[in-house]
Parts: sequence; C-alpha cells; structure tokens
Amino acid sequence: MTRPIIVFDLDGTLIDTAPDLLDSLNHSLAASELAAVDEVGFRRFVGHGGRVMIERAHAAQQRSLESQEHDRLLKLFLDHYTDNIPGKSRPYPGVVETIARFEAAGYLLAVCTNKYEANSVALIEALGLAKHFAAICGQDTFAFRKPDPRHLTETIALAGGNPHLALMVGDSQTDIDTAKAAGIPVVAVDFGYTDRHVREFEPSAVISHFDALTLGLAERLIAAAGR
Ligand SMILES: O=C(O)COP(=O)(O)O
Ligand SMILES: [Mg+2]
Repeated sequence: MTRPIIVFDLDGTLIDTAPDLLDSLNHSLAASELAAVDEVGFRRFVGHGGRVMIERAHAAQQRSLESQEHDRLLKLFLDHYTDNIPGKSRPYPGVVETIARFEAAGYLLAVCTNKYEANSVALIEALGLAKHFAAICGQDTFAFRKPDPRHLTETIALAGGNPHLALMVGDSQTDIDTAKAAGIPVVAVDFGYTDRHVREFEPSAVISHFDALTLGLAERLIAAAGR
C-alpha cells in the first residue's frame, strides 16, 4: 500500500534561500552592468528558476537580453550560487519539527522545486536534511516543471507516495496552480517570496508558521480533496 505523502516546495517554503539567490542574481547582473536587485524586486522575479529571474530582472530595467548573453549570465549565476551553498540559507522556523511530526505519523516527504535538482540536493544535504526526503525533484529532473502538474505527480510517484493521500506545501502562485492542476490540496505559507499575498491564489489553506501544519489539518485537507 503506498503511503501518504507531503510534497514541499523549496525556495521560500522549506528553506529561506532569498539572501543567497539575491547575492548570486546580483553577481550575474553586475557582469552586464545592470543595477542590483533589491529584496522587494527579487520577490517579483523568483519562482521559475534562475534563467527566468535573470530575464525578469532585465525586463524590469528595460534591458534587452539575447540568448547567448542570457546563457553567460545564467552560468555566472549558477556557478556563484553552487559555490556558496549552503551560504546564509536556513530552514524556516518549525521545519525540522514538522518533518519529525509527519515522519512519525508514517508520511513520506518529498521536494518539488523549480531550482535545479543538483543545487536542491546539495543544499538539502548541506543542511543535514536529505535523509528525510524520498525524492528531491528539480526543474530539470523531468521534461516538465511547475506549474505543469506532472512535476508534482511524478515526484509523488518517484517517492512511492499515494497521489490520493498527498498534500503540497508551497509559497507561490506557481505551487498553488501546480497542485490545483493535479487535483491535490495545497497549503500556502505566507512568509515566502510572492509579491502578492498567497490567499489571492486561493490555496486549500494558508499558514504563517509550520507549527500550524498539523496532522489534523493534513488529514482534513486530504479527505476533503477526496481523490
Ligand atoms: O528557484 C526558483 O526560482 C523557485 O524555486 P521553488 O520552486 O523551490 O520556489
Ligand atoms: Mg518557492
């Protein structure tokens, strides 16, 4: 019998990676004489991986970006980011306790992120958390990525989870749209990187701290989804 599973988004959900993503983004933008992005601007750019962040930063400064330069800046971003893992990134408050709570209740745990898989695994390993996750799937693990629902459903399958007893936890419209398209309930954290409040995207529930992700809430949302 496949087991119940919670699938977590990574950036802005499980781990506060903003300081490092911002440093690496600005490292790459500086190479093309763009102004540095600030914490506020960053929130509009993140959610679809490094390539899109660079693209959005150029658009925000009305700068064109042809593909060869885009590739060059993405490599600068990824090299800088990879070399600095785990940097200043840390799990959000309550994450470690939540992992223990759901593992003790027999849940599988997995990660479904638009960060590249290698960097996702390296970061989670560097923070000593990799043993808790049955699958860590990045934007490049499959031929599709969030908001394509298959990124989530294939992560559940790879982890050996039951898609009818699954719950997604995320911080962005991308995550909420992905879960909805997969017919899987989704809890949105309101402390992540979206520039609009997550309630606007109508998740199944909103939490402001992982302590609110109780076994009861998970069971209620999974039952209500009735897949
Ligand atoms: O790397 C990003 O841009 C977003 O990654 P996430 O899917 O873990 O939020
Ligand atoms: Mg996120």
